Order: sequence, then C-alpha cells, then structure tokens
Amino acid sequence: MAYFPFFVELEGKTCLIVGGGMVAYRKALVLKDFGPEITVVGFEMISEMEQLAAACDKTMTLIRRGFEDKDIEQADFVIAATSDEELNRHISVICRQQKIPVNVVDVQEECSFIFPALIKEEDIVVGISTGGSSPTIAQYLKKRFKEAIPKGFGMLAGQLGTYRELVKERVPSLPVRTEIFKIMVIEGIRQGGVFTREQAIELIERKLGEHEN
Ligand SMILES: C[C@@]1(CC(=O)O)C2=NC(=C\c3[nH]c(c(CCC(=O)O)c3CC(=O)O)Cc3[nH]c(c(CC(=O)O)c3CCC(=O)O)/C=C3\N/C(=C\2)[C@@H](CCC(=O)O)[C@]3(C)CC(=O)O)/[C@H]1CCC(=O)O
Ligand SMILES: NC(=O)c1ccc[n+]([C@@H]2O[C@H](COP(=O)([O-])OP(=O)(O)OC[C@H]3O[C@@H](n4cnc5c(N)ncnc54)[C@H](O)[C@@H]3O)[C@@H](O)[C@H]2O)c1
Repeated sequence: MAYFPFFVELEGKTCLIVGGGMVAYRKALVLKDFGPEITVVGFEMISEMEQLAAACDKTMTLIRRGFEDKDIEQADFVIAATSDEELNRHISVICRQQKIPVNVVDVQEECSFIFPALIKEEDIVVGISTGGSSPTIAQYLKKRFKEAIPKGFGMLAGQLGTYRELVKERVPSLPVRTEIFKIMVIEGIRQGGVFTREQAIELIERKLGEHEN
C-alpha cells in the first residue's frame, strides 16, 4: 500500500535521534534544514555529528549515554538508529504505545513513518517514496527529478511568496490573480530564477489596466 505524503511543519518541534553513528548523522543532517530542535542520545558520537551540533548551536543537543525510556517523553517524533536491534525495536514499541511517530532506520515494519528520497531547493521540497518497495528506485527518481527542476526555482518561489499579499490586496479578481502568478513563474524562469518587486508591481498595474478595458 502506498504511503501518503503529509508535509509537516518541523520548525520548533522536538526530534529525538537515538544513536550517534553515521546512520543517525545522515538523518540529523537532512532534518536540521527543516528547523526542529534535535536531541541525539548515544554512547558514542562520530566526529561529523559533533561538528554538526557545533554548527547548529542551540538547536542540536548531544547526550552521551545509553538510551533511557524517559528520553521519548519530550519528543514530537523519534528516530531509532542504534546498532542494537533489540533496543531499536523497544523504542518503536514504546513510541507507538504513546502515539509518538517513530522511524527505525531501514526496518519498515517498526516505522510509523518512513523517509522519502528528498529534494530540497529552499522551500520547494520533493519527497519520493515507493512505499518501501524499492528505495533504489526512489533514489533514481530523485536524481532525475532534480535535473528537471529549473535553476534558481527555490529562490524564485521564495520571491513570489513575498508578492502574494501584494497581489491579493491589489487584484480582487481570482482569475486575474491566477494569470498574474502564472506570468510571474514563466518570466521568472526565463530570467534565470528572478522576478523583481518592480516587475511584480508593473505586471499588476498592466493586468489591472487590461481587465478594466
Ligand atoms: C529513500 C531513503 C531515504 C533515507 O534513507 O533517508 C530510504 N532508503 C534509502 C536508500 C537505501 N536503503 C536501502 C538501500 C539498499 C538497497 C535496498 O536494500 O533496496 C538503499 C539504496 C542505496 O543505499 O543505494 C536499504 C533498505 N531500506 C529499507 C530496507 C528495509 C527493507 O527492505 O525491509 C532496506 C534493506 C536493509 C537490509 O537489507 O537489511 C527501508 C526503508 N528505506 C527507506 C528510505 C524507507 C522506504 C523509502 C521508500 O518508500 O522507497 C524505508 C521503508 C524505511 C526508512 O528507513 O525510512 C534512501 C534514499 C537515499 C537518497 O535519498 O538518496
Ligand atoms: N552504515 C550504514 O550504511 C547502514 C545502512 C543501513 C543500516 N545500518 C544499520 O543501522 C544501524 C546504525 O548504523 P551506524 O553505521 O550508524 O552504526 P554505528 O555502530 O556507527 O553507530 C551505532 C550508534 O548506536 C549507539 N548505541 C548503541 N547502543 C546504544 C544504546 N543502548 N543507547 C544509545 N545509543 C546506543 C552507539 O553509541 C553508536 O553511536 C546499524 O544497526 C546498522 O546495521 C547501517
């Protein structure tokens, strides 16, 4: 059965990662760009994890000790990535009992959520899943889709986001707004990922004029 891709706000949420090895590190590296507070509990931490925590400042905390059940109490979601399979299974069980979303890396039946292959260009995010059937296909498609995203698209989306209020205020008609947003995208792509505020204002005035006549 296919998995549904909810897009979840992680900013300010608390993520617990159990384990301080390469697998845990790769999850922390991906997640940190989505803004959660990350706590990592593990006996040992690889140096990459230590460097990441240092770079993240207060948003990432490393706790060097064995996992304790109480660690999940403050967590909004949990990733079990230790080398102890029994412990990973135990973490999955207690999280499910408390309805805390849990991922056990590479053990689908113990996950209540799974990781997609991810493309992130600023706020544009593409998540690809095969429902666990073939992570290799997910990885393959990621490469192909990445190539299909026009250069500067993340930046362009961010810019257009800042014009939304302006367009909504100035243009009462929904079809005209839709037309304006489409032109912004086409012109933004043509201009290499840029559509300036001045151009946005000029476009709004022009379209309002056209539709008045
Ligand atoms: C997308 C990605 C994201 C990520 O890992 O963050 C991801 N796996 C990736 C790669 C990858 N994983 C594996 C291989 C080796 C080839 C192979 O085995 O197929 C490769 C490819 C490689 O390394 O070349 C091994 C593997 N993975 C799982 C199992 C268990 C099983 O099959 O039962 C086994 C066998 C373990 C064993 O043999 O013991 C299970 C899961 N892996 C998932 C995600 C979830 C389902 C995603 C989906 O719906 O497609 C799920 C269910 C749970 C989860 O982990 O969340 C990431 C792409 C990285 C990228 O973005 O580039
Ligand atoms: N390395 C890979 O590419 C890979 C790929 C798929 C799956 N895996 C599996 O994922 C798991 C983690 O892989 P890894 O390479 O990060 O392993 P690793 O051995 O480098 O790290 C394991 C981490 O788990 C921690 N740990 C062990 N027992 C603990 C406990 N009781 N409490 C808290 N922390 C504990 C260790 O301190 C260590 O930080 C392994 O089981 C591995 O088989 C690894």
